[in-house]
Amino acid sequence: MTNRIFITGIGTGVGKTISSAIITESLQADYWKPVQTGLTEGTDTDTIKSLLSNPVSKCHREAYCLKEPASPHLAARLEGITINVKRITEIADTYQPANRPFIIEGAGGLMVPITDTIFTIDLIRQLKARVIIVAGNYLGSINHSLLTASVLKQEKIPVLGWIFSGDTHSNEDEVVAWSGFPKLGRIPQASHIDKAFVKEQAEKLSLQLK
Ligand SMILES: Nc1ncnc2c1ncn2[C@@H]1O[C@H](COP(=O)(O)OP(=O)(O)OP(=O)(O)O)[C@@H](O)[C@H]1O
Ligand SMILES: C[C@H](N)[C@H](N)CCCCCC(=O)O
Ligand SMILES: [Mg+2]
Repeated sequence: MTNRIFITGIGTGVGKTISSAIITESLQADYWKPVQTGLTEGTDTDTIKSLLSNPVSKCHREAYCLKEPASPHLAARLEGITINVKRITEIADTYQPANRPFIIEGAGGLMVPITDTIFTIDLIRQLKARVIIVAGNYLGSINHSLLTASVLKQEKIPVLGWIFSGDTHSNEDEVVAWSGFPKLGRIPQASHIDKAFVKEQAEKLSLQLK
């Protein structure tokens, strides 16, 4: 699917959902979080719904909503189930908008297990999606960024580029140079995140997809 974009991150809590809201708004895309883990603080889908203002985007229902805020494979095990990855790819095909982008957000980073043998990167391949990598800015993020980039290259997954999330990354240019993936944009650290912030950032984001 050329217009199917998987939003991964260099880890969890790096800004994938906020970046997904901005990308979804920018492209008037549909959004989907196939596997949500952790429900007590609300879901990523709820966050996205609260931040979009365009009349076109649809937020689709998760395939799995698991209680434990943990890796999907573990959260599923704690509920006595195994995630069916084939079911996720079949549902994706039913949700795929005909001629608009489809934004799919992962849980955590690339090597997060969906089952005991299938990792997030395998799901990306089965979804035939291209990838946007969201990089947070913290001590250690260079290593996490380049590890993520090298796995994507090794596995020949098509990558659209980086979204740098948070304060200016002193190592942004180096991560772009070392990885060979383009910078698509940077989401500044905001004191408050609302529809207006997302709309403003969506207008700024120069996604190659447009
Ligand atoms: N640009 C930003 N400015 C301020 N706060 C931000 C920004 N981006 C993300 N945050 C905050 O950081 C936290 C983690 O962000 P987010 O939920 O997008 O991470 P995530 O990568 O989607 O996490 P998960 O792996 O759980 O899906 C949230 O509280 C979010 O509101
Ligand atoms: C609970 C939160 N919503 C995250 N999406 C879950 C991320 C799992 C990360 C697993 C890991 O890398 O150790
Ligand atoms: Mg998220």
